[in-house]
Amino acid sequence: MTDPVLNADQAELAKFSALAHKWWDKDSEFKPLHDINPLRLDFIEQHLPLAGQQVLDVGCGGGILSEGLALRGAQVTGIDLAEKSLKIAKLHLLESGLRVDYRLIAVEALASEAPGRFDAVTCLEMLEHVPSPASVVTACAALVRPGGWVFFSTLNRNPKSYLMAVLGAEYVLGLLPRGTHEYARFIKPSELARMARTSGLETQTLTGLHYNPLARTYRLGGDSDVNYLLACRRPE
Ligand SMILES: C[S@@+](CC[C@H](N)C(=O)[O-])C[C@H]1O[C@@H](n2cnc3c(N)ncnc32)[C@H](O)[C@@H]1O
Repeated sequence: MTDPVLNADQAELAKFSALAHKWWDKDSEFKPLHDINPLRLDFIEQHLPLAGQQVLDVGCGGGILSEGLALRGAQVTGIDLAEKSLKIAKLHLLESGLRVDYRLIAVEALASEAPGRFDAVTCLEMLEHVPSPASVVTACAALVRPGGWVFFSTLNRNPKSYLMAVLGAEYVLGLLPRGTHEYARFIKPSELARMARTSGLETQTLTGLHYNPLARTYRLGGDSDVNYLLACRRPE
């Protein structure tokens, strides 16, 4: 179901649209994203204090990260191609009282419209859902100003990540619905770093994100065998 024109998989977008009403239910399939959000925001702020920064959130879904960025003082634009998720994201602003500019537009199209427009671009848990992650990385690199930051997070591709992220999270622990992730779309850190370099970004920090199923807590740091975040900078 890869879209021949857009760099999008319609089946993936339909999957997120079908769950859209649950984005802000912290006990739903989206619980892991709510739980890791403070850690992700802290990781971003270790590189760039968010207050007053123009930030683009690519694949924003219902706005979990976008609102977190806005709460820390950033001026946020959130983009996604799942219409229902964007509707929920906009509705939630009425509840939170925050300001985020949500738009239904492909990151590649926005890159032609507004190159160099953002101080930072976040693209978290999105690359493993698109046919061409390299195209998204290139667009993110084009959207950030010289000296600005681009943050990615995704899943590594190896037997351990298959066991933990697919079998463990989807089938044993039931943290995510079955079929959430397609193993073949997982991306090794070395592959993502190469895409970033090819797009003119300098890779700065790679860190793992770990789940402790007994304590039901997450922590940043350690190996990047399964979940990881990568901070990159566009040279001045
Ligand atoms: C796992 S969710 C992550 C949401 C958010 N980035 C976060 O980390 O909290 C993946 C998101 O990517 C979006 N997505 C998938 N393919 C996309 C595409 N081609 N362009 C933009 N967004 C896309 C989905 O609609 C969904 O909102």
